[in-house]
Amino acid sequence: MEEKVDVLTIGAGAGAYPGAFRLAKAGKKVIMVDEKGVISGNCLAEGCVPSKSIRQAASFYRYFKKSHEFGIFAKDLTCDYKKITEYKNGVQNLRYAQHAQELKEAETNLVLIKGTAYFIDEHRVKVLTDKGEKVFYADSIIIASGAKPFVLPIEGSQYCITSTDIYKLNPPIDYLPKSIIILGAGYISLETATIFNELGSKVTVIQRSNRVLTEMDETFAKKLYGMIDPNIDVKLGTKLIKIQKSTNNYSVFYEQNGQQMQAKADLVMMAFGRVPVIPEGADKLGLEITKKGIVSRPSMQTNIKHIYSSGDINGKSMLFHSATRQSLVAANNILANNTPIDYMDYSCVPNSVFTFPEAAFVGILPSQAKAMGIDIIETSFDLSFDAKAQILTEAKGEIRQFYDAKSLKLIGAWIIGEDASTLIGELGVLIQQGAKLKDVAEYANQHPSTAEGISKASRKLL
Ligand SMILES: Cc1cc2nc3c(=O)[nH]c(=O)nc-3n(C[C@H](O)[C@H](O)[C@H](O)COP(=O)(O)OP(=O)(O)OC[C@H]3O[C@@H](n4cnc5c(N)ncnc54)[C@H](O)[C@@H]3O)c2cc1C
Ligand SMILES: NC(=O)c1ccc[n+]([C@@H]2O[C@H](COP(=O)([O-])OP(=O)(O)OC[C@H]3O[C@@H](n4cnc5c(N)ncnc54)[C@H](O)[C@@H]3O)[C@@H](O)[C@H]2O)c1
Repeated sequence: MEEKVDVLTIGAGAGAYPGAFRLAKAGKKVIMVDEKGVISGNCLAEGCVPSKSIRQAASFYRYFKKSHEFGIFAKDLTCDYKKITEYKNGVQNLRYAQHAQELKEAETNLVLIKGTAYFIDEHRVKVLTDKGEKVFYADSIIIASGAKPFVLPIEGSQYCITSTDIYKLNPPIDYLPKSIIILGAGYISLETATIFNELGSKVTVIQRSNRVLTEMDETFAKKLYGMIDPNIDVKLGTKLIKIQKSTNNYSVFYEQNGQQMQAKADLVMMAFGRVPVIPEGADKLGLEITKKGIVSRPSMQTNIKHIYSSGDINGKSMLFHSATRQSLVAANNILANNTPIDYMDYSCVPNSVFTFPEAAFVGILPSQAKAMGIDIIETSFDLSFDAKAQILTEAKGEIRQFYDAKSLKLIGAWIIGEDASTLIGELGVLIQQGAKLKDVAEYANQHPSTAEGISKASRKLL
């Protein structure tokens, strides 16, 4: 027997659950199906929260190592990585408990089912659980099945770990490797590289391109790269050949400048990006599907108007907060009977790279402005002149802003250095609200805080 619901979500991560809560609050009968049986998806299971918990431990360690600069003398400072993973597990468990409570308190018309969803047709989804299977007929469907690590089919790839092995709950990697080789130089690679480097591992990064963070503005990426600890051995412009296991360690064979090279380490991690998880049966519906995922329009609708594709599954902006907003756009349009009234604006979604130092950007950066034929005026403030950054002994980096030369509207910004991931929010809101140079310059940012640099940078142009 099939059950009729208003909305069914495939997945219960950020691409689904915020929207599902809104729909339920508005009176819709909603079913979320997730194999994990919990809400918040990959972010809490093996992504943002656990990785940033371990980063926080590394950040404290980094401060304690230089505590003498503040007149604090710490003795016998050691890092117990197993304890760090226990603290990380604790944060994950706390958040799982809070999410379970949230779900319990939600309207009775919101139900989470632990199971796997398969498409039967445009409206029917079969859900396989450990108790059997059930078919749902849904008026609208949100596909938010996320992404998983891409494993390059190369000799020895089975010896590589992925970020999941480090960040999942009770991870198999609960010890600090003496040495680690990380393949790729994107977000996950550089964040993990700087964390392990701070904690004391010898880190090598092997990258195909001649630069890191290939998807990002080149000048931004180069500046950040220039500020990363040179103890991290980054090998650029390489061709990966194979990975081999020996008795005590692993070897990575690669080519660089026409020469065959070999690097050895206790662990090898592959961080070559993430690929979409397409629910079975979706390919039979006539949905537009590319290598990046299930294509969605700014309304989050696919080419079938009652089926939405939200979050990592559409490959547009693989970030938690972006997925959250996308799920809310989908919910708003479902509430309007699948007639678009709300649209996703990717242009002011902030991106942060939680390396040491951290870096963040939002909006249109110079490389993009050039491609779009937009003339820009730029200004910056150097954090070596910032009171708070000096207090923190982290006075390196910059806040840089880009204005449209004609309208003087703020169109983009980046921050490299302390508090970048927090400060970028203010700049994102300013861009979203259409702020002009004068608006940015006239705001009295809190002193002493790194936010002061935002108005100071803009005042340089007046
Ligand atoms: C190591 C790491 C660190 C990250 N750090 C950050 C960060 O600091 N900040 C940030 O913004 N983003 C970060 N991200 C990215 C962020 O985690 C994702 O963008 C976000 O979680 C995507 O949410 P989603 O709902 O689209 O997908 P997911 O969270 O992947 O959710 C999809 C869910 O669908 C379920 N599912 C899949 N197929 C089916 C099916 N057929 N039936 C039932 N259930 C199914 C899965 O079990 C999963 O729970 C990080 C990612 C990683 C890997
Ligand atoms: N701070 C954050 O918000 C955060 C942190 C971690 C992950 N994420 C999200 O997760 C996604 C996945 O992260 P990621 O670091 O795995 O991917 P990524 O796309 O950031 O980086 C992939 C890296 O692998 C390299 N690469 C890809 N294919 C290759 C191949 N065949 N051979 C050699 N090199 C290859 C690329 O040049 C790049 O350096 C990110 O795109 C991001 O959206 C976000």
